Amino acid sequence: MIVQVDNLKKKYKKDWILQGVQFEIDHPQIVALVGPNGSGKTTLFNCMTNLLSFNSGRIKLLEKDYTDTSLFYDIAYLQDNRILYENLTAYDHLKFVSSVMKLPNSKIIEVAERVGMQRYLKKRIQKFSLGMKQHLLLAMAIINSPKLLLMDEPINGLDPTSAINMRKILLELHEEGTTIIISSHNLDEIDRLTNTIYFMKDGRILEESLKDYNTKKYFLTVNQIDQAKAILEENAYPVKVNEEEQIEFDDNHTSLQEVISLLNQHNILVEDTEIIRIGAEKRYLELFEGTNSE
Ligand SMILES: Nc1ncnc2c1ncn2[C@@H]1O[C@H](COP(=O)(O)OP(=O)(O)OP(=O)(O)O)[C@@H](O)[C@H]1O
Repeated sequence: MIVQVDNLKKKYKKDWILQGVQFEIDHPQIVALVGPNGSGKTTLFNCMTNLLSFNSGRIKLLEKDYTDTSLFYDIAYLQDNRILYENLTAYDHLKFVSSVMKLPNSKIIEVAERVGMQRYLKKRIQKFSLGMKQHLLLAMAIINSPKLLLMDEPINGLDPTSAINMRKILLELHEEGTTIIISSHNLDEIDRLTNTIYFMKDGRILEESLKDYNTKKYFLTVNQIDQAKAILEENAYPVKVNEEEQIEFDDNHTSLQEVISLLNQHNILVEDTEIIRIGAEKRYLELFEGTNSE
């Protein structure tokens, strides 16, 4: 098991921020943590990395108790860029991390190349743009090839080129077997990164988020709608005809190819196929509409 969070509860004064967070990750994957401002995402990350105490519950990471100091080498946490020192250079930061991790200097150059920041390695942070800071944080987080990477809003405010670059690196890390838990409000970007989204609401991870929210809906325009409908019903396909006289179904149980070939076998022509992806944004609106963030 890579992550086990069991009934985690945390309160600040009288306010319960985490009210029984529960989830498990049993194979390397990218998991997105999504929720309105103040829903407790940063609090959860801080508890998982032992930066913050909690009231009750249990956390195990990589089969070890979360307080086990040996986890330090295998887990990285990309936090807010306020942790960077304005007067130091990117190289200084990476040098510090590599010394703590007992890594050779060659790792600094290697990771700088990987995130594309060789040109500004010797610049001070005060001259850095937001994108450059995020790249440095990423380099610091991945320099030791962590097995688990926690990322708190790493793509907020990035321009498209930096966001694409960040996405490319995260997908590469995932291919290499790193598990990534990433919080973000950028739902388009999340859709590009993963299908596994944990929606946080009222201090919990919603049960619904664990279900397959990520479906495609198909809308077929055919030349003989009544006949098409009859054939599909005869063959027990769960489809309906909508107000626009299109055949409508989702891809949970029905394959587009099967439907098209069945219709073709009966000489029905599919004139147009429209596909709508029910992505993170739609699911977010369904779950949070009417909810005020702070
Ligand atoms: N040190 C603290 N003392 C008291 N309340 C706090 C403290 N830190 C956070 N909170 C409160 O805990 C709640 C959760 O905050 P948290 O930063 O975990 O949310 P978040 O989901 O990460 O929000 P965002 O999307 O805005 O980053 C908020 O209501 C916040 O005001």
